[in-house]
Parts: sequence; C-alpha cells; structure tokens
Amino acid sequence: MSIYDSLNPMQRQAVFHTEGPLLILAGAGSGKTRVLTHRIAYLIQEKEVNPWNILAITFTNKAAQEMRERVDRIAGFGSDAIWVSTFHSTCARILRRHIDNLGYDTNFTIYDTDDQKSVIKDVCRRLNVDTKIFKERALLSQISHAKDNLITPDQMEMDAAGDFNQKKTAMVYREYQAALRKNNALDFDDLIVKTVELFQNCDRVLEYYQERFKYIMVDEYQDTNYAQFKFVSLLASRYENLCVVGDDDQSIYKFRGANIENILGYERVFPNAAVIRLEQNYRSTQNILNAANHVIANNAERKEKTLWTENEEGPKIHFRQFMNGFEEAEYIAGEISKAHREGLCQYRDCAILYRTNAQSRLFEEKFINANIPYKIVGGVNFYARKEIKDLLCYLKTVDNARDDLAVQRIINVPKRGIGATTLGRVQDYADKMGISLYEALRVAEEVPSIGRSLSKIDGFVTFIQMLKSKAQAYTVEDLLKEIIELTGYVKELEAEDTEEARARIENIDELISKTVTYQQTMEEQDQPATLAGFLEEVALVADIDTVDPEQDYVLLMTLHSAKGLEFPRVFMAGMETGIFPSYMSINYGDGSELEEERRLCYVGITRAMKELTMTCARQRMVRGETQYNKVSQFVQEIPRDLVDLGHTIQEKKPKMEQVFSSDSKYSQMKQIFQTKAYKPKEFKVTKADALDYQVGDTVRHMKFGVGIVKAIAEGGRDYEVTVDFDKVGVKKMFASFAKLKKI
Ligand SMILES: Nc1ncnc2c1ncn2[C@@H]1O[C@H](COP(=O)(O)OP(=O)(O)OP(=O)(O)O)[C@@H](O)[C@H]1O
Ligand SMILES: [Mg+2]
Repeated sequence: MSIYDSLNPMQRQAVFHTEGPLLILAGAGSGKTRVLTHRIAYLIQEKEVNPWNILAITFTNKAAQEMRERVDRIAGFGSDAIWVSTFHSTCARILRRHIDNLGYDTNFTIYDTDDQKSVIKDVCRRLNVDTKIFKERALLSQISHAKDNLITPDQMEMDAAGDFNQKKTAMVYREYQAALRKNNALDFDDLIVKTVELFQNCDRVLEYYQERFKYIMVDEYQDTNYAQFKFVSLLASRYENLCVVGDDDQSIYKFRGANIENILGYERVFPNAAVIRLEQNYRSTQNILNAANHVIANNAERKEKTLWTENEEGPKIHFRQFMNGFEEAEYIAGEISKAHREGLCQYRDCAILYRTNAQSRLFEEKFINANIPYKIVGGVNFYARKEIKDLLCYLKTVDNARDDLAVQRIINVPKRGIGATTLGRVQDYADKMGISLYEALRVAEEVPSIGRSLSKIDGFVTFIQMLKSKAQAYTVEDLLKEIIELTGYVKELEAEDTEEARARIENIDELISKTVTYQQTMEEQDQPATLAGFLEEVALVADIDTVDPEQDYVLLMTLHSAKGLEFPRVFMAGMETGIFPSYMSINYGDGSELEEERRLCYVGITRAMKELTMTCARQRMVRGETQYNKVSQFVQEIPRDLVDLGHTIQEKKPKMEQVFSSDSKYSQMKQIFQTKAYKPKEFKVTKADALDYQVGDTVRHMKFGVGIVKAIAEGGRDYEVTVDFDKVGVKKMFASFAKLKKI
C-alpha cells in the first residue's frame, strides 16, 4: 500500500498533476493542505525532483513546521533542503543574500509595529504634519496598503492629483521609506516589496531563483495580496509549475490587503491552468458541516460549492446565552473541566475562538481559578515586551549599528546620563552629515557644544565596540549572557524584587533558551548560527508559532488566528451582534464587510471536528461601556434543528449582585431572559431614559466636539443618532455610548 492510497481520487489527481499551473479550489477540511504535503512527497519520491527545487509557502511558521514534519513522516527522509516557509520568511532569506543589489546592507534589520510607530512619529515631526489630523496609525495603514499593492510614494503622489490629504500621505510615505533606508531597515511589507523590486531589477537574481524553485506551492492562496501574487508569478513565470490551493469562502484578510481576485482570476493569468475541486470534508461531523454550509450560503459574492462528509452526524451545535461575559466564561471553563475530568478530552483538544483579543481576559481569569492550563495566542507578543526588546536592541546594535532606533532605545539602558538635549544634538549632526546616529556618536567630539557629555558617550561607544569584537567569536547565547552581565540588567531587576521584576527575569531566561534552541536547530541543519540569523528568526515569529503541540493546554485565540487549524472541541464565544459581526461591519460600508465577517464565521465553525459550542452574553463591557447585545445573526442562520439550546438561562444560578447595582433592573432582565433565550425580544434598557435632544439641536460630544443632530433612528437596542460635527463631519453613533450633551 502506498501513501497515496489514503487519498480520494480527486486528491490523488491533484497530487499527480505536477507539471504546469494548478488551482485547487475547495472548501474547509477537504484536504487541501494534506494534498500539498503528499504532493511534495510525491515530487521527491516518484518524480525524483531534488528537494532543493521545491518551495512551499504557508500562512504561518507553525504551518510550515507542521508541513515539514508531515513530509518527513510520509517520505521518510530529511526534508531540510525544501524551503517551506511563509512569504515573509522566504523573502527575508532571499534578501539576506541579494539586497545589496538594491543598495541596502545584507544585515538589514526588520522593524516591528512599535519600531514603525517611532519612525512615523519622527517623520511627522520633521515634516510638521499634524498628527491630530493625520493619525499615525492611519498613515501607517495607508502606507501598508500601498505596499500591498506595490504602489510607490511617487505613484501615490501622482494618483493623489489634487487631493491634499493624499498628497500629504504620499509625502510622509516617501520620508518614511527614506528613514528606513537610512537605518538599513525594512518593515514587514517591505520584505515582499523589495523582493519583487529585486526580481524586477536584477535578471540574474530572478533567473537564479526561477531555476532553483522549479516547483512552487502556495497554501491559503485566497489571502494573498497583489505584492505576494507578483512575487510568485515572477518566480513561476519560467516553468509555470505553480500549484495554489485555497477557498474563496475563507478569505478573511481583505482588511489587510488580501485580494480575492488572485484566486478567482487565477485561470485568467494562467490560461492553461488545471482546476481541481475537492468536495469531501474529512474534518467535521455532519452537523457541524451542515451548520457551516448554511451560514456561508447567505453570502451573495461567492462561487457555489458542495461540501459533504461521510463522518458521523455527531452532537448538535450547542448554543448557550448568558447574562454577561463572566457567566459565559464560567460556563466554558466548567464544560472543559468536566469533559477533562471525565476523560472525554485533553486540554489541547479544546480551543476558544473569539472576534477580538480583548475578549480573552475574562477567560483567563476563570481558567486561573478553575486551574485549567491555557495559552493565549496573539496577546502581548513575547518579543514586544520591554525587557526582551531592550536586550534584542543590544543585539541589533551589535549586529547593525546603523539601526538608529535600536541605538536610541539602549543608549540609556542602564542609565548613562546622556540627556535628550545631547542626543538631539548628535542626531542633528548625524542628519546634517547624512550618517547614522551610531556613527555620529563615534565622532561625538565633532558635534557642536557637546561639552561634558562626551565622556559618557565615549563610554557607550567603547562598550558597543567591545561587544562587536566579542561577537565575532561568541555564540549568540554567550553574547546575550555577556550583555546581561555587563549591563547589570538582571541584577537591577533582582534588586527591585517585585512580582513584575521576577516575571521579567523569567522572560529573559526564556530568551536565553531561545538562543540555545536556535543554535541547536542550525547545527541540525548544518547551517551557521549567526547573530543576524537569530535576529531574523525572532523578527519573523508570529505568536501562533510559539505554541508547543506537546504541551497540554487549552488554546485561546481570535478567529483570524485559527485559520487552517483544527480541534476536536471548539467554543465560539461572544456570538453577539455588534461583536460578531462587528459593529463596524453592520453599520458602515456596503455589505461586503458583513460578508467578510460571515466568512470568518465559516472559518470558525469549520475548525471544529467533533463538537461545537456557540455562546453569547446579553450584557457585555466593551471599552468600559456596558452594551446590551442581541444574538448574532450568524447563530440565527443555522437551522434550528441543528441546534441544541440546552437549559435556558434561568437554570444557572444567577450571580447578578456582582454585576448589577440595581435590583429592579436585574429582575427585569431576568424575566426577559427567561421567556426567550434563543431569539430574544428587543432589549430596551438603554431606551428607558429618553433623549434630551432632537433633530436640529446643537450637541457636544466629548471627543468630536460640537455638531448638529441630523437624524435619530430606532435601532434595535438603542437610538442611533447621526450628527454632523464641525470638525470631523458626519458620524453615526449609539445614543447611550455617545453621551451627547445638548447645548
Ligand atoms: N483522504 C483523506 N482521508 C482521511 N483523512 C483526510 C483525507 N483528506 C484529508 N483528511 C484529514 O482531514 C482534515 C482536514 O484536512 P486539511 O487540513 O488538509 O484540510 P484543508 O482543506 O487544508 O482545510 P482548511 O480549509 O481548513 O485549511 C485533516 O485532519 C486531514 O488529515
Ligand atoms: Mg488547510
């Protein structure tokens, strides 16, 4: 029996179709990823393709690691030579070797969001851009969007024509790029953009990689953006052995520039493409699959697909509604504890999925109380913590002293008494001479009116130079330990002797462990373990990558992070209108946002293998405001006969005292809940207090200032007020949140 016998005929066809462009378009859990791994094995085993000639692109590093392991298992040999990695890692690797063709040093730094924010702040200050009008985050997102579409600052400026705001953004974009270049740094989007630029400018390099990667595969293709599409199509343009797999119903990154056209228009770009559809789902029970199919059928913009399964019917979808988020979390913690106690599952079989990261906190609290091991994916990223960033910035400075941001971060860590004024003078000098901050520090005696600070600066420079010379001979681990020792970083924390300081020390220990595993991995792969390599790996790890499959814990993550994964038991929490679908998607835009939310719901449902529970709360605190939410329309789109409504809310022992101050309100709510738990009547607590303004009145809003009320509409749970503000224009808002004051 061969490994390919475990595939169905369509899957096998996809595996055996190795030459020429191939599109596998299929629904969730139909084995797309499985086909890719078998295809790699087949290419190597049967077609005798050199592993070196294969490039497989996955959505996360974790998926890459899993794919590599699976190929190892089915093919039974080292898969080290295959490049299995994300777009970003792939491009970073290529740029490490060739970016000098574009005038950068190959030891460039990769900037994270924090770094980007510092740069944009500085750029806005220098250009006198008012960040009250041009918000830094908005600017960064516009720049990122431009990069996703390979739009340069020049193009943006041309497209702006007479649009003043757009012109200003283009100006910021240009300066931002110049600052990055000066620091010899790239942001995440640049990794793709610069690789495309490299391919377009250097035929020699492009030809090399075209020859190298004769077989290219891309998973989750529905979420690629234009720049990524350009990257693979350039690479594949010689041999056209490009196999992409995806599901248009799972396209959930439009807000980050993903372009669904890449998959829908694939046959147009590659007219001789073969298209294979997979229709059998192997992941989920019939009930779960049915629910998913019904929900997604409400989207107008989609290619019709059939997806069926031979799996058992399984239990119904559990739906539970609670008074508030505390009870919701308590219920889920209780269910998991019970199932675990009864030996029905391990913790790692369970995942809790929610729409926004903020929802994780309540679960965290309950899980700690209930003694359930858990891991939050995508909370505060380990590498974004202060102590980790400080130490990494030391390593970055030792590696690439052209990174001004890193130098700025550590110059007074520990305190060296180099003041802001002094630093400003050195920076001005650096700007004037067109050199990096560190170079300017090295020649600080030339900086005007530097005075007594010179000796302090010299001390810092000597320290870094000493580390630089040690770095030649040291492993990354030894270098890091040396930095910790000589800066007294941990000693200072020990002296602090607080809970927080101890947590920081633990994190630092974790970073040291990371250098050790890096060294080991590199040795296993027979590759040199360099400081630059370590920093690159660290810069590219998304948080999902730090999940250790060996550990037994419940995973908590956003629906977005759950893409491509599967779990026996899934809990989708916060199934409420205004949360999921999000408030923005319902109230703004043209309906395409709501369809994207629905696709996200489809992704969530189809993560479940055996059991799916959806929960929601009647009342929830969001950003300090209490919201009264209706059951998500997505829940209502699941046919009633597939849903188990369980015990209605009155059977839960209410613990409302903690939550409500007024008893009368509480009993009023309790009554409403008891009558209808599933499809509740409108809940009108907020409307009880009538509005004290009308259409035409002038009102004041805390943030937006003064405006005129244009319309007041009966929203389901609250009045929806439209106001034309003097400063920010027309805004639509819920009366209870807006807290408008008539003036
Ligand atoms: N022919 C098959 N026989 C048995 N199990 C299969 C078969 N094909 C796929 N599976 C199993 O079904 C599950 C889903 O497969 P896979 O993750 O490859 O689907 P997918 O199409 O990539 O899903 P998604 O769209 O969520 O990424 C996996 O557990 C996989 O091992
Ligand atoms: Mg998959």
